[in-house]
Amino acid sequence: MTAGTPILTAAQMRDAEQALFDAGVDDYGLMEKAGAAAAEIIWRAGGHRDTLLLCGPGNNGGDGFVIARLLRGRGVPVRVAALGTSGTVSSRRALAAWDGPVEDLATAAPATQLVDALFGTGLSRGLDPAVAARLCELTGAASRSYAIDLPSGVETDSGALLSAVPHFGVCIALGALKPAHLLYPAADYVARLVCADIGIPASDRVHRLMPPRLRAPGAADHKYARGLVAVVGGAMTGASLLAAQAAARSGAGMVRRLAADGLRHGADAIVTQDAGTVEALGCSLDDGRLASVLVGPGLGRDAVARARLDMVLGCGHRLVLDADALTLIGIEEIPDGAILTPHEGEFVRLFGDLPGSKIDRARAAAARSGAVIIYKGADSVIAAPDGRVAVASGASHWLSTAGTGDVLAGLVAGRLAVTGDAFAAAGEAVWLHGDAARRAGAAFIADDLLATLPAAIAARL
Ligand SMILES: NC(=O)C1=CN([C@@H]2O[C@H](COP(=O)(O)OP(=O)(O)OC[C@H]3O[C@@H](n4cnc5c(N)ncnc54)[C@H](OP(=O)(O)O)[C@@H]3O)[C@@H](O)[C@H]2O)[C@@H](O)CC1
Ligand SMILES: [K+]
Repeated sequence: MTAGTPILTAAQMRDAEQALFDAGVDDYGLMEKAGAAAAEIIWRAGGHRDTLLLCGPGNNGGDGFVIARLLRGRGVPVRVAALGTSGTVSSRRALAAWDGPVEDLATAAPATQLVDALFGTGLSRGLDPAVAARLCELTGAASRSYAIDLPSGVETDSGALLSAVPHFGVCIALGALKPAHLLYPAADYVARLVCADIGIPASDRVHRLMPPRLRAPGAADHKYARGLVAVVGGAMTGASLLAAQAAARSGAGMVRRLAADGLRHGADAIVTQDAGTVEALGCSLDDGRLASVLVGPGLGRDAVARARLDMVLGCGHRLVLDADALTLIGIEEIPDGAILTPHEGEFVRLFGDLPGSKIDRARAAAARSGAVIIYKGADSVIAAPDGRVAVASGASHWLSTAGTGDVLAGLVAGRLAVTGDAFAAAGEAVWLHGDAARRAGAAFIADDLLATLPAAIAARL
């Protein structure tokens, strides 16, 4: 999987910053660099629009004073309103370099552009209600709004809202993304996210999910070489059918639905095998050409479903476990290298109420189970047992409809059959699912995603 923009927690940002200072980088120089990067973005988008900067007591406020000075230097009508007294060496220096007046936040008049530099990664609690109300009022009154590093009031590492937060047009992340830029609810409060490079060295163990690069079949490819997928059917036919059809459109060469009902449905390209008994299922799975097996969609939760799941768990193929399989299984039973696709409820049932952010929880679950975890939601977190994490955010909220999870599970199994790499396959599937939804527009049903998937794949070749 191509590594995207790194995501760092507040503590990791501080460590990265300290490493730079230890290497001789000047403390205030870094603030000037951050402020210059942000001022450039605001200037390019807004030109000479009158601008109000809100500056807090820490280094986020210091960035704000730098931005104010640089915008004014370009002839922008700038006013500054401060909260509290600048408390860090760098922010005091930035304030001293600002040669204009400083208004009181409580009484400052609105402007066409609003820049929030009240708090960033140092926020330790919710804003005072009167301050939060002022921030919302002034941001609501502006036609363009920018949050510097983070919207003031969101918790950096979890994406929780600690106080009332207005909706911002743009958030300018400094140095790296933070979890709150991608995790909900905070992610809902920023329309556009820009990351300014200020030379922060960062590991790419945790990063934003990037658009995948997919390979088109070559002249020597045949259906087995491209990947044979088995989708295990169960009590409810529709779910495994949707999954099988998604797998068939994932780029894999062939899909078999191992049906519990013996019925042939759906696309003719999908081979339906009668696997109604556990023995018959075992025979179908006894095929060395299988490159992945999906179990869970429509499986059911009774003793028959459990027996079918047991047969799959012992089959030795690469597995994708979804839906009912996640309800039936215990952590100790999860085979190493499998892919699990839990939504919130399934995740908590399986792994318990783990501490930390969604990223922390997904990573802990992957390490504990030895599986790749796709922790689904409006923000999907993909975690591998070795600590790599990719975060996908901003998918269509119309995906919250029946059957879209089955489509994702089929896509995951299909991409796993194609690549053989669980972490890469999970990322590719989440990306393609999100893009298929975007192409499907509004009020779609899960079946509609099947039609938009080929275009989503074509866009990544
Ligand atoms: N790291 C980097 O690489 C770089 C970082 N840079 C910038 O620095 C920012 C981080 O700066 P920072 O650490 O000074 O924290 P910041 O968010 O300004 O606030 C801390 C101050 O607010 C206070 N406080 C907290 N919550 C409060 C509340 N609810 N209500 C009232 N007060 C509250 C808190 O005091 P406390 O009471 O918690 O002791 C403290 O005084 C970062 O987001 C980025 O913009 C760039 O310049 C360069 C590269
Ligand atoms: K801010």
